[in-house]
Amino acid sequence: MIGGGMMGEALLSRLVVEQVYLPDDMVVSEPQVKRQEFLAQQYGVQVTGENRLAANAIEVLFLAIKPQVFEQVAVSLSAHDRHPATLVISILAGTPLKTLESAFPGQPVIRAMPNTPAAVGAGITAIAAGQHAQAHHLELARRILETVGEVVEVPESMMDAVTGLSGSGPGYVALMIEALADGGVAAGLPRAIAMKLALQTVRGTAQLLQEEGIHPGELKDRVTSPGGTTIAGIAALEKSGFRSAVIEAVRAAWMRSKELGQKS
Ligand SMILES: NC(=O)C1=CN([C@@H]2O[C@H](COP(=O)(O)OP(=O)(O)OC[C@H]3O[C@@H](n4cnc5c(N)ncnc54)[C@H](OP(=O)(O)O)[C@@H]3O)[C@@H](O)[C@H]2O)C=CC1
Ligand SMILES: O=C(O)[C@@H]1CCC=N1
Repeated sequence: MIGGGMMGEALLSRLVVEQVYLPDDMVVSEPQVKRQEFLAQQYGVQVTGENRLAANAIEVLFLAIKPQVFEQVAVSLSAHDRHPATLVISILAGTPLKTLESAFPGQPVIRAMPNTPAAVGAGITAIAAGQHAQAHHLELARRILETVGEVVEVPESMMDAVTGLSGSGPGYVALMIEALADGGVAAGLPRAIAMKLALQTVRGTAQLLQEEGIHPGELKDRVTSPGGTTIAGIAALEKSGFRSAVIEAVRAAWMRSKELGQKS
């Protein structure tokens, strides 16, 4: 694994728990010594500050660095460190398969977009296969990424949209939860109770929609008693352009993902 930051650690921790790889069989390359020490101590993985050492003779090269340092990292892996059979899995936002494939010519490459609930095994990851990836590579990528949640396969042309929705989505939902709790506090609730209510309301709503398979509009209709409280709240949300704000958030993140791709 190149890059042992937030997402890298989320995946590592789940790979250890699910025993897909033994900690000893994983090498993480990470520039900060303190971070290396933490990852080694916490998960028992091997650590290095040298990307080329991590990339030598391995089954999977997992890229979890920021898109902005991809070029520098690709250069740091000289051609003789790259094995043609090594599967490259990248979670870099906006970094297209063609950029990845030109850095790893002839190698099987999979572009993936996970999200932060990965850290607790409740994420969702979209994957798109490069031209040299075969069925067994996709199967291996699924086995790895299913440790952090669900996996869906999409055409690469959809990856920027996926990034705008589920990749960045936890940020929007976190904002919504914080705002719900703030609303509760404004209405006189203690902060801790407001947060507990906000969290379980979002979790329970998602679970209900998923388990019953109903349309969100139907659930909204169920909650809104005639002349009641919910319709008053919804009217206020509509007046403030809530739906439009959420749609625009996904669109802005989608555009940013495309922009990152044009720069690479
Ligand atoms: N955060 C998220 O929700 C999601 C992120 N992603 C993608 O995952 C990737 C990582 O994101 P995230 O984990 O949030 O970012 P982090 O900054 O937490 O992790 C990146 C890690 O890479 C390290 N790093 C920097 N330069 C190098 C280098 N030259 N060689 C090896 N390691 C290096 C960083 O070290 P240092 O801090 O010292 O620079 C850092 O520890 C990004 O490409 C992002 O687009 C995808 C889906 C969701
Ligand atoms: O904000 C970002 O760029 C990354 C990609 C998706 C979520 N976080």
